[in-house]
Amino acid sequence: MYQINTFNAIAQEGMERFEDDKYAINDTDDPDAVILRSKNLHEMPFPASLKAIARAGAGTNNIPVERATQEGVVVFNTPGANANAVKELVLANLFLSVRPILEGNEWVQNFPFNPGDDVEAIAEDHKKQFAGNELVGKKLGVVGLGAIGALIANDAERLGIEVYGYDPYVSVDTAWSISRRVHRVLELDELLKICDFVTVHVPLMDSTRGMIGEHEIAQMKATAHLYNFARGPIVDKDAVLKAINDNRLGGYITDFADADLLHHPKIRVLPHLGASTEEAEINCAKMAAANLKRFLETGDIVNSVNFPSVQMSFNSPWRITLINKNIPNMISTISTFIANLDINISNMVNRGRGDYAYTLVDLDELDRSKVENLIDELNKVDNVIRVRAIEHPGAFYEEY
Ligand SMILES: NC(=O)c1ccc[n+]([C@@H]2O[C@H](COP(=O)([O-])OP(=O)(O)OC[C@H]3O[C@@H](n4cnc5c(N)ncnc54)[C@H](O)[C@@H]3O)[C@@H](O)[C@H]2O)c1
Ligand SMILES: O=C(O)CC[C@@H](O)C(=O)O
Repeated sequence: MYQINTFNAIAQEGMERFEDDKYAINDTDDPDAVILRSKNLHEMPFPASLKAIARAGAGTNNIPVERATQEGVVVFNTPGANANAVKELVLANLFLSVRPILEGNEWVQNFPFNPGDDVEAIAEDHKKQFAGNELVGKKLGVVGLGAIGALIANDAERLGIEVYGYDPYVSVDTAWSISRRVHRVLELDELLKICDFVTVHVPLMDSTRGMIGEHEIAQMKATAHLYNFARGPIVDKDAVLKAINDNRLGGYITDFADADLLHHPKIRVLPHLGASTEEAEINCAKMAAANLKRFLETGDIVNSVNFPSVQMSFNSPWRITLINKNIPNMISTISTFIANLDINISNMVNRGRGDYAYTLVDLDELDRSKVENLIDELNKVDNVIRVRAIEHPGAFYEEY
């Protein structure tokens, strides 16, 4: 039985992929894996049993990824699974930025009409104060052209907005998906200077913390609006407040609540709603559950942020998985241990990522005690961090 613990509300459509006869949910303090959304794990020690953490979402800054790597815990995320939800929320805010839609509704709802008033005529008389502008022809800068940024760039361009994109590390796949009518800029300042709206879609990392600060805001038009649906600390809030109060920035729209940003007429704050659609929650939960199940049941790694992508068809009675330091001679050390126990290797794959590597070894061996002995031996090898044996779920015993 695999033990899975959850944090936050994970959509049932994902959780139901864990079959009752193979998985126990929230039944132990020593889980094999954890599935979560925004719960902060930085201060949480990992139990020795923990093999994997699946983030039902894109960002993994709530997870101590480096510590997880050192302890041999594979961290997964769900690339692109909530990108459309964030895109739609950003587009909705673009419309709200150019037209006082919410303000118009607020005014009508709260106007002190008297019984018998011609409500329609009074509303018509006052409507000029809620006239707005159109998005067509405005300039939008998209910082970070990943799953979300690329969708926003393409859809904004289709709405008639002039779009400028900045991403020095854009992936080849994403680059292919971006309309050639989206202008690519090579320097962030170039985009900041000309755009009416700037929206940021980069992960929170040391290199992006505060990447939109005093200098960047000083490049922007005094009427421009800055959008942050990525992570609060990517934008320097003190620089934003100062610029807005000095009339050097037109507005700030953020998905990350912060006491210092509340009740300001030029700042809109949302309670982290970017991925809060039924569709995105289901997509993320299904992908996170699929990543975990595949890893626990076959050792394959797909969509990990800290270990390489490794898949191998599972055609032997036993498979062992190893996480080890990425140093010379590890493969020959592992193979020698296996050969010394008179076990034959039927297939093997090894991939490195940075300082760590992941290895799958399929064994032509039916004897459980020999495999268990091998695991004990491999666990003693220097620079091997975690070893696991997975028995093939099929009918190898009968077939052999
Ligand atoms: N508000 C929400 O609810 C919500 C939902 C989903 C994602 N997010 C946040 O948005 C971030 C982006 O999500 P995504 O799915 O598009 O991720 P992604 O990994 O597909 O895209 C991130 C992009 O940022 C680029 N990038 C990295 N550093 C950069 C830099 N210094 N300058 C410019 N570009 C840079 C990368 O090359 C990549 O193309 C996530 O990491 C997460 O923090 C928020
Ligand atoms: O789970 C959520 O609601 C937010 C997820 C979002 O921040 C992400 O990084 O994907």
